[in-house]
Formats: sequence, structure tokens, C-alpha cells
Amino acid sequence: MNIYKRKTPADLGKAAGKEAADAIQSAIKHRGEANIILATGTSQFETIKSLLAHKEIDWKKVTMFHLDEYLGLDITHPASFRKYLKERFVDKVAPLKSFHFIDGEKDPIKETERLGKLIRENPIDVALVGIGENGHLAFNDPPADFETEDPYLVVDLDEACRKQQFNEGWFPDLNAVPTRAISMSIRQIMKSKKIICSVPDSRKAEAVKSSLENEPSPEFPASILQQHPDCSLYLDEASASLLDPSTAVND
Ligand SMILES: N[C@@H]1[C@@H](O)[C@H](O)[C@@H](COP(=O)(O)O)O[C@@H]1O
Repeated sequence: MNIYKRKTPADLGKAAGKEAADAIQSAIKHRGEANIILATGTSQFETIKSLLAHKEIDWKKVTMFHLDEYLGLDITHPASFRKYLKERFVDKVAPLKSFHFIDGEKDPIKETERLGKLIRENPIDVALVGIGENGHLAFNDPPADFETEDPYLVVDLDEACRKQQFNEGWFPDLNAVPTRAISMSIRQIMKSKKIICSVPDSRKAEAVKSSLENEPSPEFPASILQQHPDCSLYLDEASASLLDPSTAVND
């Protein structure tokens, strides 16, 4: 894993977006198309903004998969991840070759099966992900399932995860945060050829430390990223602030 520290969230996003753009360009050059996974949340704001600034990308050759979505949330709800991706990405790059939203209002088992078939047919070139305050990867809260081969799972959201969503201002109160979601599985994320993980903010400093300074374990879901052959983790000064000086960080 390559760990990069940048001064601000904007610097972090610029570097992560550039690496993502290069990976997309490389896939298009070698295979004629690129398959990507996008995450949502505040940690992706600057990375997606930077990715969109790379006008050289031919988005008609790009297929997008969606990392996670709440169950039962309408696409017009401010916290809907489909709304987030539609407004912040899909509408801005249209037309994509294709995009595959997770519809959390459909029968969840059928939806996981539908998407699972699609992603198995479309190996991922680059996945953009974040890490939650509780160390989650996508919506795989601890202890995460490191074993299942199912590409998408129906998951319960823990209290820490739901509190983070409320504190970030996406919901009017904690009770309004759904208790279940569909998440891409850990093993499916790990199948991506490249993973670019953007993690700004002091709120994430504890999760970053536990993900990097423990052996990979379901108790620290994002710790699995240590085992990926091509993963770049982008931090800012705040999210890197608790790291042990012995942790190898590229400034
Ligand atoms: N489910 C989303 C993920 O798509 C995101 O990568 C991660 C970090 O979240 P945030 O960017 O809001 O800090 O967890 C969120 O809850």
C-alpha cells in the first residue's frame, strides 16, 4: 500500500483524482474501456471534483458501479447516494457507457443478485473508496465479512456509522438514518485492479491509525486494504495526525 499525506483535503483530492484519471486513461488505452467504482460521502467531494477536471477522459467508454446505498431511501432524499452520484458525477459526465446504481427501494435480495451478475461480467479497473469513522469500508461495519464471495450484501448499519451520517448533516435526526443498506462486499472491492482511498479530516484519524497499525482483521474493516497489491491511500494532515512515526508515509 502506498500512503500519501497532503496538506489539505483539496490537495488530497487533487492527487487522488489525478491517479484515478490516469488509471481510467490507461484502461481505455489498453482495453478500449474502463470500469470504475465510485463511493459517496464528504470524503469523496474533492476527489470527484478533481477527477471531473480531467477533460481528457472519454466518459463514453466508462462504466460506473456504485459502492453502497441505504435501503428504503427515495432518490430525492438529501442523503440518497444515488442522488449524490447523479448530481455530482453522472449528470456532469453524461453520457457514460453505462452506470449501475444500487436501488435501495427494490427487493434487496433481487437487487444484490442483479448487480452481482453485472459486476462479475465487468472486472473493475479502479475503485474510489473512503473509510468511515468506525473503520468501515463501503457499508461493511465491524466486524466485517472478509470471506463471502457474494459481490453485494444486505447489511445492518451500526450506531457509530449511523451517528456519523447524522453528524455530517445528511439527516434531520438519528432516527431518520436507515438501519440497513446494500453494500459491495469486502472481497468484491478487493478484486479491483487498483484502489484509491481518500480519507480527509481529523474525524478519521483514529480509524486511519487502526486500519494501518493493526494486522488485517474484520474488527478494522479497512485494514484489509493493506493486502491489496495496488492500493493508494490519500490522507491530509488531520487524518494522518495520530499515525505512529514508524508508519511509512510519502509526503
Ligand atoms: N457509505 C459511505 C461510503 O461510500 C464512504 O466511502 C464511507 C466514508 O464516508 P464519508 O465520506 O461520509 O466520511 O462511508 C460512507 O458512509
